[in-house]
Amino acid sequence: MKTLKIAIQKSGRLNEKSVEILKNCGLSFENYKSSLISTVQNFPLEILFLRDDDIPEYVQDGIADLGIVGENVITETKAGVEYLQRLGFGKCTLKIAIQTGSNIEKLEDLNGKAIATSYPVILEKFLTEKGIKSDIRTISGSVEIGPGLGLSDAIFDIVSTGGTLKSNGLKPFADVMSSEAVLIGNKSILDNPEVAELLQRIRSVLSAKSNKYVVLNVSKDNLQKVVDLLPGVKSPTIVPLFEENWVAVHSVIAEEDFWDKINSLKAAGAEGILVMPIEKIIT
Ligand SMILES: Nc1ncnc2c1ncn2[C@@H]1O[C@H](COP(=O)(O)OP(=O)(O)OP(=O)(O)O)[C@@H](O)[C@H]1O
Ligand SMILES: O=P(O)(O)OC[C@H]1O[C@H](OP(=O)(O)OP(=O)(O)O)[C@H](O)[C@@H]1O
Ligand SMILES: [Mg+2]
Repeated sequence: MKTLKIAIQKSGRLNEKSVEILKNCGLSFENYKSSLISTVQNFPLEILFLRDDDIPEYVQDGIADLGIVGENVITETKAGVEYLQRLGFGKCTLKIAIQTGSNIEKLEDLNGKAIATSYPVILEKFLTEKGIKSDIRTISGSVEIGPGLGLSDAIFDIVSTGGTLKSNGLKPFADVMSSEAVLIGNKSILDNPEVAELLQRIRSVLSAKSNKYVVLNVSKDNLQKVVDLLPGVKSPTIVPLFEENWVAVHSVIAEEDFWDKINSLKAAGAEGILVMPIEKIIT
């Protein structure tokens, strides 16, 4: 049985979180900056360290079975791969941006205008859908200096904080697509048991990250009100306290509405609320 291969970014914005999620799955491997391939000691897997632009095609062509790469790169390369799991990091938006003093006001104003970008495929698809014909200028990087140098009237690029736009006298004009890091797979490995195992581990790490373990004290008179607020993984654990008529409640709460939940629990009579991170949740 050939050893599974996963391709991740060698260096750049996705490398750290890609390595972290694999380590959190219990995989032990070296991540030397100089190495292009690393063998996992305790799981039948090899890790290929690549430029992110190459990952979708490595997976599409079966050179790598799996990959971790931004959705923007998958769309730009039009690679035929399976999206196995969105990973929640590397979040960004691909936007059209114009100069702060530009007279471009509506999408139609982009007709005949020059737009500089590293993502011509995504831009072309968007403009065609909108019935707009622009002059797309493809450049590999530092796209934001284009308008200032008179190279283009607008740009199409990744935006996260908006800092790069601002520092180049640009402002967002139209959102085209949102992107985050995705675990992708070659269509031929979807029923591979090791892939299923790795996917379960990744999902258990992601689920743990989006939840917190909570322990609190409450009198029995208020217990039902508190339990009604705690869906938990199955149902809350109730442990009697030494003090009469008081119990400790153990449960799991979602990160996303954490503070609202904490305030509701306090209002329902919960006291001494302890909150702890969870390493994995295996359902
Ligand atoms: N500013 C950002 N904020 C959040 N995510 C980003 C940002 N810039 C890029 N990304 C995401 O991270 C991915 C990798 O970005 P990075 O800048 O490391 O790519 P790169 O310069 O093309 O690296 P490589 O040398 O691997 O080609 C992008 O494709 C995108 O999905
Ligand atoms: O909205 P912001 O938070 O400013 O991020 C957007 C910038 O981030 C990326 O560049 P990066 O910094 O990764 O450098 P690169 O162009 O070399 O990839 C992207 O190409 C934008 O230029
Ligand atoms: Mg790249």
